[in-house]
Amino acid sequence: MSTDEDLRTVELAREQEHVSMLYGRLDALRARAKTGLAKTLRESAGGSLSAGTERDVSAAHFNRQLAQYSAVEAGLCFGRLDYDNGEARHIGLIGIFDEDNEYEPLLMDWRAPAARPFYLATGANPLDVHRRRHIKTRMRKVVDIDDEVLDITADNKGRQSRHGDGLTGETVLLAALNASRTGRMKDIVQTIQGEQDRIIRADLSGVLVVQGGPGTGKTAVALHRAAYLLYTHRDMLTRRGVLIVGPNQTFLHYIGEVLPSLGETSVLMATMGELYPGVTATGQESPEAAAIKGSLDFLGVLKAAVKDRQQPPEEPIEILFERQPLVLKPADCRGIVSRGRRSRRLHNLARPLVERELLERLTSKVAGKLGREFLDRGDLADIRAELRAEDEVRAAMDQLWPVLTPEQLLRDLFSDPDRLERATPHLSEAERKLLLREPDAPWTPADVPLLDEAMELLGVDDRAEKARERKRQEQRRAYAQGVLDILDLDDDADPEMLMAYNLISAEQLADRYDEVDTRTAAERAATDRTWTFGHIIVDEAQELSPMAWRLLMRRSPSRSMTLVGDIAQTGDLAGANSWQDVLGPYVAERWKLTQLTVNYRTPREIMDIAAEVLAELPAGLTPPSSVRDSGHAPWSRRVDRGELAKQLADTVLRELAEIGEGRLGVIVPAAGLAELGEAVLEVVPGAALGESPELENQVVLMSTRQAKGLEFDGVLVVDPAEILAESPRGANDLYVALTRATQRLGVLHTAPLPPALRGLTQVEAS
Ligand SMILES: Nc1ncnc2c1ncn2[C@@H]1O[C@H](COP(=O)(O)OP(=O)(O)OP(=O)(O)O)[C@@H](O)[C@H]1O
Repeated sequence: MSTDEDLRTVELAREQEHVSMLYGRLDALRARAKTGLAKTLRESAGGSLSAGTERDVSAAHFNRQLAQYSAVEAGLCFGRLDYDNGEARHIGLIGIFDEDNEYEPLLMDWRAPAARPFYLATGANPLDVHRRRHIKTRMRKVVDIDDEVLDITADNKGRQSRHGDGLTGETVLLAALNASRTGRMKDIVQTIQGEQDRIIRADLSGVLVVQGGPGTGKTAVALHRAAYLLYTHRDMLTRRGVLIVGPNQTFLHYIGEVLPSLGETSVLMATMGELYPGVTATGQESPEAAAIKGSLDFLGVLKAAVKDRQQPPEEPIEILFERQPLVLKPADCRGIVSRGRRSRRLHNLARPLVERELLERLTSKVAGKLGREFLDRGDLADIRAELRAEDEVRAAMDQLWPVLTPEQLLRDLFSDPDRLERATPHLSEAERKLLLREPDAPWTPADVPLLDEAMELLGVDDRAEKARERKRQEQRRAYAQGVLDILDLDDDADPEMLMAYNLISAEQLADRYDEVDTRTAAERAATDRTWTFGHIIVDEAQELSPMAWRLLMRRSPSRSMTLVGDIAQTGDLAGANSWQDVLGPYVAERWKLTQLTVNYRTPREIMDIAAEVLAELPAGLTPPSSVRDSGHAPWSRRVDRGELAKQLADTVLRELAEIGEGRLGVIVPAAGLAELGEAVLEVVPGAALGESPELENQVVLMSTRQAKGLEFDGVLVVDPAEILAESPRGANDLYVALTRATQRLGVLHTAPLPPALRGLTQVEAS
């Protein structure tokens, strides 16, 4: 054996020793949390006064600890830094300390400031580190180590990073990038690069935009930033939670496993369609309809729709009261309604004023009939109360100023052509037609920001609920006072002795009876529309409509946000053309732009083709530079229209043979999903297709919209000219489709290729 290999064996054994010790500690921590949990549950069975509360809080704490310990089982320790001063530190997913030795760190959390050199140190700027070691483990066993010597004067036998100032941990990085895709996103803690690290650790406050081309690690960076922020601002963010908004369920599923594996649980992941509690937006509509709803003009539409519900009727309203007719003339109705409008209160909050005005007018009419001079204030109050209880008076009230929920407002608006026309004078007849639907149609994702906005316009009159809550609280306090009184009955007691009421007030005691909410911030936020988050991260942020941004900004009054996206990939018609357009209305110029420039996914050969499509887009963006070559030239093949399904099925089989264990994505024009899906299913019965395809499947067939954010070892794009023609943002969609592959790209086409794809190697039909 050569000396080099001897050395390596010794080092591997040494690392194994340290890693085994760390897993031993992890087991001990886990055992301690388990015992703690068992003890809590046992003790609470004894039942002290506040047992219920304390038990819930501490059981939740132990449960969270246990979840975290199991989340870090794989890859607990992944690196080591050797400093110039001779010290060394291991880096891993959590921090572990030696409790018997003044809490000496045995494993440093990757998010700790001291761990930064692991991601940032380079040959040019070694940050007092002379060696960085990547440690690869599998099932607690050290299987490989990879060293980079940063300060070559310290150890000139070592190997310097080839890129010098460039890629960190190059061998490990390239091995990670070349590995087959599993359909789940991996965490990249081990191989975070300098430009990514600076974003992950940027300040919490303010709006940070991360603009980056395809495959530059935006999603990966966004997730690691969530983990980093939760670690460094633990108290605030565990209380307020972090919201991560992603484009669709498939995508959230794809990234879902990364966060727990980074050891965090205070995160709510949601699509825009899930941000209005109580509504599941499963409906679909045309991209054009969604674009109309997403435009800022719709704010005016909603205001008009509310105003439309505050219309005085042109006919008089007749009310029978004690067998006498009372007539509200149109002028009366106008006066009543104008009372509400003049108040400038939210619709539902103005209703009590409208009701008062209505009752005043009716009371005065009754008084006129009975003879005013015979009635005192008490009589008038009685008449008012009687009128109020009258069904016909309530019906008049509902006609003049109905209580409205956002759901009702929108349902009525979209199902009634007349209402819709009155609220949308700026739309054409054809556009209105796109919005019309049945009253029981399911909600669509574009409805969600509108429901939220409508709630802002309507408000909730919660005075009755609040009064009930006050009453419940008073009853609890009275009960608690009773308990204290009984405890303190002993009048002869020594005045020096502490009595129960010296220690606790009725109020405190009552509070202890209150239920303590042990849900995490994420769980509570999911059910509370008015929840404001400590930080919001939006992935694929370019897709959000202006109305969606209004919703998100309401959830973040502190404007602490990280927005990652790529203006060149905007597919939604109401999506962004520029970041300043999106953010200007909320923070003017006070937002920060950072860019990611290295493409870790798409090999150079494929990126060269995609760059031609990018050049045709108006955004004027530079393509990211690929970190590696794949050695496979992207190809195209023209086939007859009638042959397409069969040719696609054959090509899928051929490509599968090429990529072996890997996964194949087939991206087709939305119009061809059904037909081509059937053809692929015939040859690969387990292939996934549909709205949210199962990504673990080896073959996934989808439209560009569904492909957003995803990646596959091989990708087949079908009929690019049709993808281009399918949407005004067709070129952006094609750019997305072309950049999903980590290894191989092929294009099947029935019409001539768009000129931007001339660089593909043409192959003959087989
Ligand atoms: N530092 C890194 N180390 C290892 N893998 C990385 C690194 N950065 C990114 N990757 C990998 O590169 C791929 C692309 O990353 P990601 O999906 O986050 O890119 P993206 O910018 O969101 O792309 P898109 O805009 O196309 O959705 C992923 O497989 C990711 O794990």
